[in-house]
Amino acid sequence: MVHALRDPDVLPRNPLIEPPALTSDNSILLDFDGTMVDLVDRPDAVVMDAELGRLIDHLIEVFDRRVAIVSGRSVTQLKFLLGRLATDIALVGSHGAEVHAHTSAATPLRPPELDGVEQAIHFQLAGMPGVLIESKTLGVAVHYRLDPCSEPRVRAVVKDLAASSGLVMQEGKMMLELRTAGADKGTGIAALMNQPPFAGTRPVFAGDDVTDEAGFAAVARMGGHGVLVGPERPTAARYRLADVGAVRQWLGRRP
Ligand SMILES: O=P(O)(O)OC[C@H]1O[C@H](O[C@H]2O[C@H](CO)[C@@H](O)[C@H](O)[C@H]2O)[C@H](O)[C@@H](O)[C@@H]1O
Repeated sequence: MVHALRDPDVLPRNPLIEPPALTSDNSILLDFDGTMVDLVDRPDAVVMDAELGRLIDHLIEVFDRRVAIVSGRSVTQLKFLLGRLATDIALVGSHGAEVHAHTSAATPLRPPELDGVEQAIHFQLAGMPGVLIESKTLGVAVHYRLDPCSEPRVRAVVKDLAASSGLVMQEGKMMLELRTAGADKGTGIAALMNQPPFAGTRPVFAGDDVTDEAGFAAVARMGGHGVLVGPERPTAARYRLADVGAVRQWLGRRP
């Protein structure tokens, strides 16, 4: 008989149940797109609504600034989206490569090959109006949500460029990205959790995408837990919420 060995962090636990209420020793780590705001057709069409602004203000106050956005977006993009709120929360951007805590900020250098890769993507995917190319601090993302049929072509181009450049191909929702290697949301969260005022608290991380799995595993190792947002799937998260509305409701409850 063959026994399959699997890391317990990634075993699916079915059915995933709703997360318990937050407690005063938690740090609150939140993915952005698909978790705090609904997904929309274009990355640049996302806006912060007033309800989300009030919710983040509430979390900052209740958890004494132990609140972070942990996103595939760059810190520059997050600052633009969050406006004044960005000064009072920590930002882990670029899939964990950038860690901007309250008293320190680390952004690695942009890989020199990225400019050439971005040019090649524009050239090879020219004439595909449903394909959007998003230029980021440490990566370039190619979105096909407006034209899902273009996925095979996008995948082939991005895969080839990953092989020739040494950049990492990051899967996303209706998106493929070429990004700098060496970090993920797990390493980003681990670096953040060493910083004041996060150190010594129990992290709770909510996210919806495959890039969030490394974050779920990381918070579990630190005595916290992950909350998957969306339909069930094999995951390192311990709990699940159905959608952005359910996340906002859960976060809005007082600990
Ligand atoms: O880690 P996240 O905060 O979830 O960021 C992941 C990516 O989010 C954005 O793309 C996604 O949202 C877009 C807007 O709703 C949507 O059009 C796209 O299909 C999604 O993949 C963002 O544009 C990426 O840079 C992030 O990596």
